[in-house]
Parts: sequence; structure tokens; C-alpha cells
Amino acid sequence: MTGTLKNFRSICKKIICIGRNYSEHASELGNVVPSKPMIFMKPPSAFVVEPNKIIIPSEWDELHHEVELGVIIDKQCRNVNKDQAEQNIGGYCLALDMTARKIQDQLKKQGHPWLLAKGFDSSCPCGDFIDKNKLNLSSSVNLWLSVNGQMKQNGHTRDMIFSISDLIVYISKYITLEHGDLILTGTPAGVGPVKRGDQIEAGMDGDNNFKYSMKFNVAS
Ligand SMILES: CC(=O)CC(=O)C(=O)O
Ligand SMILES: [Mg+2]
Repeated sequence: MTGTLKNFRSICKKIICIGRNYSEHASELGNVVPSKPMIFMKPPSAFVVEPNKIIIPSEWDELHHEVELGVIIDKQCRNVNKDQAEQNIGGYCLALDMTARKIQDQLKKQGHPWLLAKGFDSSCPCGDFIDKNKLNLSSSVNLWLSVNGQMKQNGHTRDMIFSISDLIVYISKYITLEHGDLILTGTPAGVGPVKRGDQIEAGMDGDNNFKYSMKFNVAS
């Protein structure tokens, strides 16, 4: 089954994102820490891969970076328990949840959905498929991101409020998860602006010297 997941971006039907899953990040934007996972979606047209560029839509001047661990679903699942949730994970990827923060703030004030602020083309820069056996999530994974060589985000998955299996259990109560679907598990603190011409480098470091990094340029 996992063989086809190497091409998860071409088979992915849903990118489900978790918001405010790190308390330090919820606080930095003045948001309350949620008591249940907060979810929203991006369309698969949001994917962009190296060496393609992140494109800021013409009427906006900047975006915010959010580095996140992505979880890729292997088997279709609905209403699963924690053990089943773990068995349904096919692998992982490193991803960015690029966000038009000023638009998101306006939408929040109006009580409108965040789709435009979070789901525009190239809002989900994404790395390669990482086999589930390569990342030991029972210890912590370090997620980091720099802009033009300056470190901006440096967090650990152990600080997630809801674990990966908690998230799959919760989502699958309401939404069937399918082979190739991607869950972005939320960003640690340190989000901030990127402008046209900036370069983002992001990475994750796990146990046994596992390291993965990727670079994305923001189109001028
Ligand atoms: C405030 C947000 O944009 C929520 C989000 O995406 C997150 O990762 O947290
Ligand atoms: Mg996010």
C-alpha cells in the first residue's frame, strides 16, 4: 500500500490542517488554547514542490511562514480508536502552512472561513514522502525554519497539545480519511512574515540522526 504514497501529492484528496496545536503559538497570536482540535482545509491545488516557488498573490504584500509536520494516511478510515489510528499512518512529510495573516485576521473578525488566507495556490509547500519507520514519534521531532538564513521557528513535536493519534481519532469521527490524505499537525511558535524574493529553509531532525530539509524561494 505505502508504495503509492511516494506520490501522495498526486493522489491526495484532502489537506486537513490543525490550528493552535502548540500553546506557545496560540499565545503569540493572542488565541486561546483549544480544548478540542481546531481544523480547517486547504485544496490539493495548494501543493508546491522544490524547485518551484511560493507565489504571493498580486494584491498581497507578504505571507506568514508556518513549519509543520505532515502525516500521510495509508488506509481509508472512519471512526477509528487510537490503536487503529496509528496503524492508518502511511508516512510523514515536512510541510509549510503558508498563511495570508492580514487576510486571516480580517476573515476572523467577520466570522468567515479561512479558505482564502490558507488555501491559495502554493500555500502548501511540501517535501518528499518519509517512510513511517524513519521517524520515531515516541521521542520528539525538532521542527525548524529560517528566512534568509535567520532562524525563526524551532520547536518540538512533544509540545503538541493533541498527539497525531488524537488528531486522527478526532477527524475520523466526522470525515473519512482516505489513502494519500495529508494532515498538517500545527505550527510551533515563531511565525512571521516573508516577502517576495525571500528564501525559506525548513527542516526536521529526529532520532538516529534522521534529518530532512527543504528550501523554497518566494517569487519576486
Ligand atoms: C492561527 C493559525 O493560523 C493556526 C494554524 O495554522 C496553526 O498552525 O496553528
Ligand atoms: Mg498552521
